[in-house]
Amino acid sequence: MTELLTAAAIHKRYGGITALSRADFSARAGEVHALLGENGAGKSTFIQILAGAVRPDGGAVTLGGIPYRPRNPQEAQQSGISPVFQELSLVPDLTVEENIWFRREPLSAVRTVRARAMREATLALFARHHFPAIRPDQELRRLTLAERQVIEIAKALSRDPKVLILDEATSALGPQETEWLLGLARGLADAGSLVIYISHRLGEVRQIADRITVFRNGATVAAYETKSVDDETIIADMLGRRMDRLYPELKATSTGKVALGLRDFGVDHRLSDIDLDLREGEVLGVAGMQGHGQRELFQALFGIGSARGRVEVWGKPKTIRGPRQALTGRDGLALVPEDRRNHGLLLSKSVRENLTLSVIQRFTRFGITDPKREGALVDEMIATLKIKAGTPEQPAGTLSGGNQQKVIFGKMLLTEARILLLYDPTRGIDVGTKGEIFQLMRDLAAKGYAILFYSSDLAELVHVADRVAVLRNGRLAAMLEGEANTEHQILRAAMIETRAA
Ligand SMILES: Nc1ncnc2c1ncn2[C@@H]1O[C@H](COP(=O)(O)OP(=O)(O)OP(=O)(O)O)[C@@H](O)[C@H]1O
Repeated sequence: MTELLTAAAIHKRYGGITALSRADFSARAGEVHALLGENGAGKSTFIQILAGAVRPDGGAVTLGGIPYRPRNPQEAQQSGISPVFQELSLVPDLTVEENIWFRREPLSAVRTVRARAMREATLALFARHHFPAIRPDQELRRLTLAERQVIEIAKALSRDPKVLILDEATSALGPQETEWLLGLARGLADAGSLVIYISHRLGEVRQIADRITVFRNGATVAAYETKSVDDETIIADMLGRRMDRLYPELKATSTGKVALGLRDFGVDHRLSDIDLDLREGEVLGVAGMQGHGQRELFQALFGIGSARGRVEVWGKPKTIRGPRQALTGRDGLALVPEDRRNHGLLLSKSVRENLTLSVIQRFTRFGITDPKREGALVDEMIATLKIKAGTPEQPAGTLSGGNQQKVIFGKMLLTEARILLLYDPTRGIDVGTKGEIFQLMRDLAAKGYAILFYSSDLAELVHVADRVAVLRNGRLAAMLEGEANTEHQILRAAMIETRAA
């Protein structure tokens, strides 16, 4: 097979930061080609160049054997390259179908004719690729993050691309949608397209990719056939070192004392009758299919949305009417939220400001901030989490996706809260840092923190949590512990109605 897309010696700098120093890449039609690398390795920059969103400083790209230099995203799309980016670009006020066909609406002077043509095209697209059920006339703002991700994929597919680029596209999806997307990518490749697949989940890459290219610090360090290489080698190429293990040793450190008690807890019709104890020193996992109440649980505990029932924090009733109240004092709760773009970070503010924004009073006396103390804590956090930023003053919006997620994690650690609500905290984070975050979670538990931990990756729940609460239809379907805490049992409890004998 001949190469469809090649790139040689691509480089790109942003001021003093080198995003790509020497990226080489070569991929064929009819394959799924994974692009792997640590957070900040340059993957997104590379695909933004392919997508016409960023101009390289040097190097050469060819598509179908001829030089390819898109000047803007429209030119890239006309050449058959369609990206699905990590951070979504859809318009919240428009409907699903208006988003998919944005600026490409069917031509007709008659509004009803246009609307009918658009509806038919949307339904045909959904049917052809077996899309999950989403109504074309829904306003986008009413959709969950996972559904919005699915619509972003629909938009890319609506152009019948020769090259489909999926950048962390499964990170916001639940297990069922992930399976669907993997199947879809395979189908497109089998039908002759090239699918470039970026993911921090090696399991998915193994399942789907024919070949793998690895970037490290902006340069290509390896390229191989998936079946000829083992995980350890891939990880060592990504990190530049061997990694002993991903998951920490699971030692129970619970003191039995209840840190967070929920009684008859619920949120409108989406979450009901939740009775749950999160203990000091434990990591309590939460699992569930998309839309079964886990988001509502985390948001309500952080004071977003209206909850009913009783909440007890360290033995005392607590009313949480808003994030400020949730966070306050040593009996506070801190959250790593799902949607980092909208709720986690101020993108134009620096890494330092984001880290310390909600805890600035800790370095402030009589209205004056002590920059030395602030700087020391910020430097320590950047080092602990290995946040890849040029300086602490770099705007958060210019960090790579995974590094933005680390800033959110650091921001939470700097609060004094000892109850941590972690909603998919490793989303978009590379395998090396993931291992460190899991270890950090266990260390925090050993120090007496209480951690509620949702992950869309079931293996993480099995390996990092002491117990796993499984939600189904907004209710607690099972509490799995010890031998019973397996991926199979979690899926079973999340999907299948268990009847009393
Ligand atoms: N607009 C920008 N201004 C300054 N630096 C930038 C900008 N865009 C990207 N960078 C830097 O370029 C480097 C590569 O980032 P990139 O987003 O390509 O990494 P990535 O491999 O996609 O990482 P991740 O896995 O975290 O998504 C990072 O150090 C990032 O901070």
